[in-house]
This record gives sequence, structure tokens and C-alpha cells, in this order.
Amino acid sequence: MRAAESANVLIEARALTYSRQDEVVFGPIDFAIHAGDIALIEGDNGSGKTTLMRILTGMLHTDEGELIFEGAPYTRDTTAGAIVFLGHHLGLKLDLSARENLHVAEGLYGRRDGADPLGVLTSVGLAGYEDEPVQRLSAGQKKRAALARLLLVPARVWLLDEPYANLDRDGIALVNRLLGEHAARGGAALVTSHGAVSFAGDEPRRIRLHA
Ligand SMILES: Nc1ncnc2c1ncn2[C@@H]1O[C@H](COP(=O)(O)OP(=O)(O)OP(=O)(O)O)[C@@H](O)[C@H]1O
Repeated sequence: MRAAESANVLIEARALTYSRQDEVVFGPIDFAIHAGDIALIEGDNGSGKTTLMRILTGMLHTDEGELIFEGAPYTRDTTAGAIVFLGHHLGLKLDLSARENLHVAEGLYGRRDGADPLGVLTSVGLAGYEDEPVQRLSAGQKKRAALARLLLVPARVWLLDEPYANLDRDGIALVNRLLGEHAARGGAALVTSHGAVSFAGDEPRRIRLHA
């Protein structure tokens, strides 16, 4: 690995393995995610993609292999504020509006330089829906409200589990645009998807899990 590359490693996995009741779910796998990388986590149904995501968010732990964040052991302390997760559950409070949900996120994780709730809601196509309770939004609009959170908070690493689900063609293009822009400003993302993923910029890295 070149020195410049190794200096930019955000996440590194060495022989990472996850077992449940002595059965290996996935691994051993090795990968390195650098600033500016988009990585696709690939594998069949049940191969462990969501499980790997949950490990990377800190919701699950494994003692098998090593996981490193910016050269330090991967813990809630070392990753605090640096990682944001968008999963099957969107993490939205349904009785609050999209704008109020963003205020909650901002209170917890802070705000990216130059970002503001109204601006990011406009970026994801929710202008005019800012103050609608989330429960009254369509599935795709809810997904967009969750995507707005990625733009508001300063996390450098995005973990996106099936980000294209429930999105129309425009929404898919939106996710691809957001990924391209995030990578261009030095962010990184790990993405699971059963659909085709395509975005501007370098070819994505691929992390392959076997069922
Ligand atoms: N809470 C759980 N308890 C027990 N086993 C589980 C649990 N969650 C997942 N598993 C099992 O772990 C394995 C990996 O599941 P996981 O959800 O990570 O796969 P995946 O690659 O994300 O699948 P899909 O493509 O279907 O979303 C599967 O065999 C699944 O049955």
C-alpha cells in the first residue's frame, strides 16, 4: 500500500469474522476503506451484509479478527460522530416533521459546515414538505427525509443498507449524486444493494461476502 493511501485509511478490517452460536455468518474478510471511497458490500441473501453493517455501526461486536478506525481500535469512542447509519429502519420519529427530525439529529451529532435543515431538505427534493409530519409522507419521501440527515450531520463515513429501496428513478439518481459528492469531498461510504449501483467518480471497491 502506498504511504499516501495508508495515511487516508478510515476503516480497516483484518480477518474479520462473525460467528453466531459457533456458526460462521461471514468471514474471514479483509478490506480497507479510504477517504473518498465508495465500497459495495456484495453477497446473496443471508450472506451477512446487514450483519457486517451492524458491526460497523457498533450495534454488534465480534472478537474474531480486527477492526480498526483511523489506526485505533474500533470502539464507540473512536468512531463517535464519524459514522452515520441508514438502515431498513430509517430512524425517523413519525410524529415529527422532516425538519424537526433534522433538529433532533443535529442536537445529537452536530451540523456539517455550510449545511442547514431547509437547504438539505431542498437538496433531497422535499421542498414544500418540510413541516409535514413524517407519517404523512410516502415511503420514498420518508427515505428522502432520512437521506437529508446524511447531508446535515458531519459524519465522514456513511453506512447505507439498501439505500435504493422504495426510491423512484429520480430518487436512485439522487442517492448516486449524494454518494458522488460525498466521495469528492473526502467522505467514504459502504453500501449494500441488490440493485445496480452507479455513480460518478472512481469504480467502487467491492467487499464480497459468501453465503
Ligand atoms: N437476530 C438474528 N438472530 C439469529 N440469526 C440471525 C439474526 N439476524 C440475521 N441472522 C442470520 O444471519 C445470517 C446473515 O443475515 P444478514 O441479515 O446479515 O444477511 P444479508 O446478507 O443482509 O441478507 P439479505 O440480502 O437477505 O438482506 C442469516 O443466515 C440470518 O438468518
